[in-house]
Parts: sequence; C-alpha cells; structure tokens
Amino acid sequence: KKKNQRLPPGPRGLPIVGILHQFTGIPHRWFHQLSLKHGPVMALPLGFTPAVVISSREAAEEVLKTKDVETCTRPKMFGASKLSYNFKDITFAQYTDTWRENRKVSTVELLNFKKLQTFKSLREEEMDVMVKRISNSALEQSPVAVDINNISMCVVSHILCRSALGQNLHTNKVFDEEKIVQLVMEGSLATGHFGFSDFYPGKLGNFADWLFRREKGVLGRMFKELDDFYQHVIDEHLKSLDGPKGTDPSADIVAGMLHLVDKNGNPGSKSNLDQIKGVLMNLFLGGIDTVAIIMIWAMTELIRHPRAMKKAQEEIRAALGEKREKLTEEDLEKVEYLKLIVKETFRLHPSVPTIPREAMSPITIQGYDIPADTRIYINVWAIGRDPKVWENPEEFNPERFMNSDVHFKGQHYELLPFGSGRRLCPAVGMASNIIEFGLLNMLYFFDWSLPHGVVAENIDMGDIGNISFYKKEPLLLVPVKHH
Ligand code: HEM
Repeated sequence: KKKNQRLPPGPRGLPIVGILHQFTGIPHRWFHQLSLKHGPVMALPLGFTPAVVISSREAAEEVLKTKDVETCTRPKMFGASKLSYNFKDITFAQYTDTWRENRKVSTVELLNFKKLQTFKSLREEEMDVMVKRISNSALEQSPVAVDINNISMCVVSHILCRSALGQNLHTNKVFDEEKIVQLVMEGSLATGHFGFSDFYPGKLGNFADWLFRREKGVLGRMFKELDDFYQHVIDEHLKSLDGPKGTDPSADIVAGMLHLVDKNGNPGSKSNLDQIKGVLMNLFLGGIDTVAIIMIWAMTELIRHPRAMKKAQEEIRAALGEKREKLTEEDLEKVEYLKLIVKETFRLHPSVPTIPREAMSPITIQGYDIPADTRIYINVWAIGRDPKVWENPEEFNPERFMNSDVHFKGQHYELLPFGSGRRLCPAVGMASNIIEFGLLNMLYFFDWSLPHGVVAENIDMGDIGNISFYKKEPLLLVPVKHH
C-alpha cells in the first residue's frame, strides 16, 4: 500500500510564482504547464496561503467524489467577499446553513426541471428576437458582420433577467440590455479581484486591505452599481407584495425568496436583503456570461471547422424541415450532432477553467497529504486537454463523443465544466438548454462566413477573465439568411 507522502513542492520560489500566476489572468494555462513537470497534484502556495492544483481525472475524482464532504467549501476570496455580500450567497459561501438554504430556494424557484418548463415560452420568444435582430443585418444589400459576443450576451441577459429577476429589459426604463451586458462583464472580472488577504490570510492581510482600501476603486464602484440594480428589482417586488393579491411566489426567484423571508421575518431587513442580493449576484454574474461564453466558442470553432458547420446545418435542416418561421425547444430532441458540438466546446473552452474548493480537514489525495485549510484548484481546462485521456486533445472533433456515454453532468471526471458533487452547478439543465437552443437558431436560420479579408487561421483564440474566462477578441461573423 502506498505510504502517504508530502506534496511535491513544485517549482522553486513558489509563493511568488503562485501570486504571479493569478495576476497574469490566465492561471489555467500556467498551471497546466507547471503540472506537466510537477505532476497532477502540485503544491502552489499563494504567498502564505497553502494551495494545490489538481490536473488529472483520477485526482479530480478523488477530490470531488471520494473526499467531497471534506472539500465542498470555498476559500474566502477577497473580491468574492464584497460581491457576495460577505458570503451570504451560494457560489462563494462556505459550507454553511446559509449556503444550504440559498441553494435549496434557487433550485426550487428557478433551476429545477419543472421550473425550466415554466419559462420555456419566454426562452423561445427571446430567441426569436435574437433571430430577428440578426436578420436585420442579413437583409442588407451587402450583409454586415454581427458581433457574436454581443448577440450571445444580450440574448442570455434577456432570458435570465426575465426568468430569474422578473425584469423585462425590452421595456425596463432604468436598465437596458447594453447596461446589463456591461455590468455583467465588469462584475465578473471584479469578482476575481485579489486582495492582500488572499496571500496573507489573517489579520495582516485584512489590515493591508483596509489600509489600502482595496474594496474602494473598481470593486466598490461595481458593487454600488449592482447593488442599485438589485435594490430596484427588490423594491418593485416589494411594491407588488403590498398590493391586493401580492406577487405570486412562483413568478420568479425574487418573488419566491421574498415570500420565504416574509414567513420568517421582515423581508426588508438588512440581513434578509443581503441574502437575496447575494443569490441574485450569483444568478446574474454567474449565469449570463458562462452561458454566452460557450455559444461564442462553439461558433468560433464552427467557423474554423467548416466541415463540422456544414454537417451540423445539414442535420438540423433535414430534421426540422425547410421554411420554419420559428423553432421550439422540442426541436432539440431531433438533433444529435449539435449536442456533440456543445460537449466538445465544453471540453476545450470551459467557462470556469479552474474550480476553487478548500479542504475543511486534513485529507490525502492520490497518496499525498493535504493539510486542512489548503485551497484546492481543480484545473478543468487542463483535464479536458489531457493527452492521457483524449486522443489529439487540441483538435476540435465533436465526433469523439459519438457512441460515448461521457457527459458533462458531473459523473465523468474527465469532463467537468459544471464541477461535481455537492457544489455541482445547479443550473446544468438550464444552461445547456439555452446554449443548445441558441446555437440551433443561429445554425438553422443563417449561413455564416468571416468578414472580407479575415481568414479562419488568424482568428484570435485568446481568453481573458478571473473566474469565468471569455473570448478576448469579439467574434465578428457575416450572416446570410438561409430561407
Ligand atoms: C455554461 C454555463 C455554466 C457553466 C460552465 C457553469 C459552471 C459552474 C461551475 C464550474 C461551478 C462550480 C461547481 C463546483 O464547485 O463543483 C458552478 C457553480 C454554480 N453555478 Fe454555474 N455554470 C453555468 C451556468 C450557470 C447558470 C445559468 C446559473 C444560474 C442562473 C449558474 C449558477 C451557479 C451557482 C448558483 C453555483 C454555485 C453552486 C454552489 O456552490 O453550491 N450557473 N457553475
């Protein structure tokens, strides 16, 4: 039997290297390079904060399945602390009763299968708006390029703001889609901002953050803007709660949460409000860009791989018939290749490339001792490109999933875009549905090409982010209406 070992130390001067990685904005790529040399369980302390990086399917399975109970909490990250209302949310909350309560409400009120069906017609309506918007560019004498990043962010913003927050951005006088997209992009980056306390845990780090007022600046401004938005949403709901019939608790998640806290106490109290806003922050910042990112990368890969684009469009158009005015979500049942494309995009471009967890007690992973309070980063991005698991891992090849039962729902540790275990993303169903339906519409109604003078080989494949990573350069494509 293998004796437990101390963790391999990784490269020299690691505390500094670890910090530098975080500031490069592409830690998953750096971690990957280092782990090739130092192994799939690698120590990479961030200053005085112990941390390990996990880069193999086997080690990920041990963390997320065998040791899930011990590792299902999150580290207290500086940027996230501000934007999660001091961890009163779901995503960044430690493993506490507040986390349990919030996760349950969001599942019951928004993310379960039954609720997914409730908002079906809303999603179909918004996709129709997206198609009309693209058609306007396609109908021009010489069609103009559309920004796929923007189109994807807008349609997902509309869907989530309506279903989760009860806000129709087409008619909202305070916040329009442009403002929402800007808030989501800036807010996502701000969530991953590092503070001194991330590298020097305890009083020293907290003191340095206080001294340099790190929470003012961009983070403070973002927080204020987002807080105003959530307050506006809650005020609207509270107004209708006072009305003769009150808001239907199942109308959206805010209504559901307000009814819940109303039973337990005053919904307007600061602590209740913080909890609602914390959850809204997760749905808003964690739900919009993550979904749009996959739509954007799928279209990027398809334009770079015309054979796959053609195969997908032929399958879709043959299965759905010609001259349809509108598509419905049932149409997704008739197309298979599109789903393989989405899986392959999750493998190569996971929206959250490294998943943060923390050991709550001492554990062993692959025979190595991991002390309590060690941060654990699971490098999903590297696992998706591991040559020991995937043949030609850098190649975009949706066919690799044909006749394979490998899925992205958290049971296959070589493909973990949504994580796994107790902290598995609760929106797997909703997210994959929006992505597949969005792509179905784009591929059925339009043929796509690159703007004049741009060649596929030169498309910039760089990404940028802090926690979620999106395509750095917007993807510009020219649509031509198919029918
Ligand atoms: C393609 C889209 C998405 C991807 C790739 C994604 C990915 C992830 C990942 C990797 C985690 C961490 C899982 C873990 O620790 O094991 C997570 C958690 C979470 N996601 Fe998603 N997500 C997506 C869409 C969404 C959407 C649409 C929503 C809500 C509207 C959402 C809400 C959440 C929440 C609330 C958590 C925290 C769960 C917890 O810590 O208990 N996500 N997501």
